[in-house]
Amino acid sequence: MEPDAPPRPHASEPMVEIRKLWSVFEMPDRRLVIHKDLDLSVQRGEVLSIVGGSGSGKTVLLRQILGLERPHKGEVRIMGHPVGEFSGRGASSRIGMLFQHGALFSAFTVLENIAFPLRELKTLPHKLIVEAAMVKLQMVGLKPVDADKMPSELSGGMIKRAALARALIMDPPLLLLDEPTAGLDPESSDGFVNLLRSLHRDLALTVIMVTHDLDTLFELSTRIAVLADQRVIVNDRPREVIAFRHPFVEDFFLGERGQRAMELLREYPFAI
Ligand SMILES: Nc1ncnc2c1ncn2[C@@H]1O[C@H](COP(=O)(O)OP(=O)(O)OP(=O)(O)O)[C@@H](O)[C@H]1O
Repeated sequence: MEPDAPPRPHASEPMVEIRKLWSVFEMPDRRLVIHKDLDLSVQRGEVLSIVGGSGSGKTVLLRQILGLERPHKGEVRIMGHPVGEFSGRGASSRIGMLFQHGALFSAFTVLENIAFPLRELKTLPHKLIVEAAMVKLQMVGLKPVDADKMPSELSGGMIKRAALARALIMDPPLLLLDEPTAGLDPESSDGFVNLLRSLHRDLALTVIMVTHDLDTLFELSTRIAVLADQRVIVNDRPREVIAFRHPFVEDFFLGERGQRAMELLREYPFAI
């Protein structure tokens, strides 16, 4: 097999398997332990949402899955392979990442942004790259006329869509989303959630997302993993997670938010 060819995972193999993970930052005056013996398994086809308090290590966990942080101890496997094997040029064919603020290159047009990972490969002719980027641009609901716009000319929702198209340009089976609907107005947020739902279904994606937004959480998640006490304290279907007894879970889902959570569970029974 050529080095950059995607591995063929066994159908029953988890898409992501994290075992006994320690994430540690050595500071001049102290040692910051963010994850301690953290276990997490994500099956193919799931939409797993990670929730946890501020500073609990959600973003660091996404970075571990992307291979941008190295485990201090333990291991992160993607499709059966240690994540370190995926660094470099082949990485975006396995994992797509949508950063919180879109992170588009401001000096590039929308089409150049979407095409960027393909161009970096330096193996495909220009015409093919443009065609592939136009397909992805339309797949995320942007119009051909948007291709030549600069990021500064886009609305918040359009920026997210362009960044999503870039994350999907290499057809990765795994998509990571950091706060996908943060900063969007309710209408754009609904539109983006609907887009994510149909892409998850049509592209048979596995999705791991960090979100604080209950509507996004309950509309999309097949499972929810709660990060607290430096590990995943529960990873289960939404209904089971709400019933899990832990101060963070009670705080996050009960009270006013809990009322909304129960309404959403009734509205979106597929998530139960
Ligand atoms: N490179 C780094 N060096 C030192 N500390 C770091 C580094 N990256 C993250 N941290 C610390 O790790 C902890 C977890 O950060 P992280 O961004 O993962 O939290 P989070 O759960 O995503 O929080 P939030 O919901 O507020 O975004 C924080 O205390 C943060 O300051």
